[in-house]
Amino acid sequence: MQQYLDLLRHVRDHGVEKSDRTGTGTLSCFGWQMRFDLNTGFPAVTTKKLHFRSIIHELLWFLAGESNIRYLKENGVSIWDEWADENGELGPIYGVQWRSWPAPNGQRIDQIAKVVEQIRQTPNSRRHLVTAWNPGEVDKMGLPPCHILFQFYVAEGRLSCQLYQRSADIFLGVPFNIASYALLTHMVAQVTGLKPGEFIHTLGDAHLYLNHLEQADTQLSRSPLPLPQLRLNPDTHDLFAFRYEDIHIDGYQSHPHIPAPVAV
Ligand SMILES: Nc1nc(=O)c2c([nH]1)NC[C@@H]1CN(c3ccc(C(=O)N[C@@H](CCC(=O)O)C(=O)O)cc3)CN21
Ligand SMILES: O=c1ccn([C@H]2C[C@H](O)[C@@H](COP(=O)(O)O)O2)c(=O)[nH]1
Repeated sequence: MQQYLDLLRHVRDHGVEKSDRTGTGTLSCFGWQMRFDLNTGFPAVTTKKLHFRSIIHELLWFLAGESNIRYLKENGVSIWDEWADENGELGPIYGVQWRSWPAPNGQRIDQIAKVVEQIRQTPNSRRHLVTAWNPGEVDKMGLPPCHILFQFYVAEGRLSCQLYQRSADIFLGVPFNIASYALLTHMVAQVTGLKPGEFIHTLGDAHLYLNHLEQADTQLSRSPLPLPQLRLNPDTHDLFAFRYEDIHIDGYQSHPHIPAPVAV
């Protein structure tokens, strides 16, 4: 994951000091792009141990169209706790916009089901898009979406995905976001009969929180290890039928976990 370490090093060395909503303070750069060839291994950060359980459950929770952290809590995942209200509600965040975007005529649009169908029917289309940024609803969300727009692209039997992320917490959020979208790309490829291509990650405000600088240095002092492999249950051909047990990360070797406080 040299791409990730290059980003970490760049922002540490060239980021400008910028205050932020959470009051923590950041080093920040605007605009960055990383490319991951999904055929050379699963893009997991290896210079600290990643909690794949949280990443997998979070993606299945988005795909289920959920707005309440109940499912995450039932599965021991606490990464969204700080943003939920006393009933566990987050408002119309990712899952709701992905699966039931409210149209002006009162209908709900399932953007994910639609994009999968389009990839099957018209693979060459340049309209394979899903957007979570709904200007009419951002004020009702526990946290406005950070990964806001993604596009699929099919060429030579391979499915690629590009994500635009408006705001990127390089130490905590980005390793999760890379793994999550790489996993989603593999899952969509399997259910559309394609091979995985690339995951392209485009960042807007890419920042290192000032209370993550020591942790970033620790990571930069470590050498990346060989990438693991993703193994999906080959019998699953419906994107919404994937369960936790259908997803395996084989051969993950990593340096030890590095704890860091999350900015709320
Ligand atoms: N400041 C901030 N950074 C984020 O990355 C972030 C938010 N806020 N708010 C909403 C979601 C929640 N996400 C999070 C929240 C916490 C962790 C985190 O604490 N990760 C720990 C392990 C936690 C676990 O799996 O239980 C880590 O070491 O990666 C990661 C992503 C991503 N998002
Ligand atoms: O998937 C995610 C979700 C959130 N983040 C980070 C990016 C920022 O550090 C905060 C959001 O704060 P804003 O003030 O709304 O930008 O959460 C992430 O990196 N990945």
